[in-house]
Amino acid sequence: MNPHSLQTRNFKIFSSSFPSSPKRKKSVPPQSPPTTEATPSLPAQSVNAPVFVPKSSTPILSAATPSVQSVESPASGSNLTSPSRSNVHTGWTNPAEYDEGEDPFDPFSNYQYGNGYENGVDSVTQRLQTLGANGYDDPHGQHPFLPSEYPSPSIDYYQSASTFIPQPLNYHLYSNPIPEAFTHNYFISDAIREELQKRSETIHTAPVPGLGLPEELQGYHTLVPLEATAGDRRKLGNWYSSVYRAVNSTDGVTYALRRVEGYRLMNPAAFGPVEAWSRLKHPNVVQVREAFTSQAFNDNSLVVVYDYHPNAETLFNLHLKPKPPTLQNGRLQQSRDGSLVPERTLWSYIVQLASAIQAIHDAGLVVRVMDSTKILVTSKNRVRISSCCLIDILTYDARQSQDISLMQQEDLAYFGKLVFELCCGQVNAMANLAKALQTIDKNYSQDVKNVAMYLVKPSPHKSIRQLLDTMGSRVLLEMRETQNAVDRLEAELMSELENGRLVRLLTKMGFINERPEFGRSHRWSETGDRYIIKLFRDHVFHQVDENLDPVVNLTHVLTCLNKLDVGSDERMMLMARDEQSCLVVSYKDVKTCIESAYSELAKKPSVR
Ligand SMILES: Nc1ncnc2c1ncn2[C@@H]1O[C@H](COP(=O)(O)OP(=O)(O)OP(=O)(O)O)[C@@H](O)[C@H]1O
Repeated sequence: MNPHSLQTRNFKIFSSSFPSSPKRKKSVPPQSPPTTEATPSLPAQSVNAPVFVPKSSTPILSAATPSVQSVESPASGSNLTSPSRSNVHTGWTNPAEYDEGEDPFDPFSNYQYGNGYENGVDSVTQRLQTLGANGYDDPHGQHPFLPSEYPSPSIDYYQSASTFIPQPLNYHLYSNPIPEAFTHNYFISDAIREELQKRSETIHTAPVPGLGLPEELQGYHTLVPLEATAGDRRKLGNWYSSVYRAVNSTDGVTYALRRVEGYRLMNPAAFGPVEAWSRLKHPNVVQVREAFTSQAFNDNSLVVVYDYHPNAETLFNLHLKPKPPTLQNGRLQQSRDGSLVPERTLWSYIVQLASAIQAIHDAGLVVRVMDSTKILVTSKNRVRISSCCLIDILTYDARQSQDISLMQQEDLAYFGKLVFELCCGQVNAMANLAKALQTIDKNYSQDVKNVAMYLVKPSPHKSIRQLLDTMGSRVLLEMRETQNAVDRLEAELMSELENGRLVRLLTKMGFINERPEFGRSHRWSETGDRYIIKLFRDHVFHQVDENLDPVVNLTHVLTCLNKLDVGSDERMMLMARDEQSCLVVSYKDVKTCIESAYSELAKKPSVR
């Protein structure tokens, strides 16, 4: 070290007479190759060095990540249909079931949805009375557009893809171990980070090879099915439909594409509602983006594009899918205990869905898919109505003769049916209305019962606005919760914001430190002011304790970096590696050194 070059910058220099005893607490940075001599730069041949492939990453991973067992496989993010669903809707008969003998391209040949409405209010009242008694037109309460039974796929397509085995990810690796006291102050909470990581992982999961999906579909690529494509499949009305996620080539964003097979566009005006739906923006409606027809699947398909919400679950999967029977008193029994939706959560769903329906009705539109399998749940109780617009396109011709207000009434009836189902924890709860009411009486407040009854009771004058008016206090509560959630997220964001600053700082230091190729320049040598940056790096990261063990203290690192970032006047003592001298400098001095070194470096044409 050349003290003179440092003196010119007004730093205090102490010729040290400290004994270099290992007992001393102050930093004794580990040895590193001397850099006073100009070290030759990276040899050219090392550029072509073979890529390092660890022999076996498994033992290392498992050693470092003992909790990895509990982490769900990323493949689960694709929302596969569970085979157990096949039991759920058996017995549902779909009035609009597609018949083998009929023209497959005549979607309305068997379509029943509008029946009973042509004669006006009387027929509606009659229909709603039927609905009040047993759910829907058919004895099992089947939604006219929803499939009659759930598939029991013979093979789980992810299991069958032996080539696709994602590595388990330790979501906490980067900050492991975090000192207890700092976990919550300096880092986004583990729960949120894990959730966001999982979403990101799902978005980036590679598609399973060999599914025969188109490489490109009207500007979308990398199609990945979100449900099983093999085995029995349920129908949506008269059609088979499937959902994929795919990346848009123009904006690089991932979207959900719902494809309806065997659809032939008879009238281009059928796409009219798409514009109205894409204008509707509501936090509880899955945003409709566009719709088109395509022959890329080797048939005539209708494709409607929606926003994609990674790892979304359906309300059905979360609350209504029957759990496997458990052994009770020596007998296998279907247990419903514990699966009931808590009242607070139920109100949150009701308020969110009511708000969505109100926005839809106010825009002159109709939901038409108010069903537990078409309502997505993300994060904590956030619900969104999905598949909007689809039925409007599919039933365009039939819709011309239907009264929109009657269809909006029907939305409310389906909403009521959904509330009953959630309260009772089973689909078709309204098939036995008396029993369903008993269950509500037992488990929920009178207010819940009133709302459910209001929705299913036939009345041509009821409206979603009226319902929201009667639930004022619940809406306020939901609003309060939402604002609390926003505050919590903002606080989390603040902590990451600070970390972003520190990452930028660390990046700059990483660019500057250890540049032997510039060793001959006096500004970059051991004698230049870059030396201070190097000593500061040692001070922050390379301290050792009295036993010469590395001090791994995140608190110390964060404190130093924060002081550096603000350019604090506080002074610190930096020790040379040979312990023969030390410098007293302020954080501000170090910051100035870093800024000037970085700007000089950034000017070099080879550094970008
Ligand atoms: N916009 C979306 N974003 C993310 N995931 C979605 C989106 N739309 C649908 N999904 C997922 O795709 C999967 C299949 O959707 P679909 O509507 O077919 O549900 P389903 O429960 O399989 O009903 P069905 O059996 O009637 O097809 C569901 O698990 C759902 O979570």
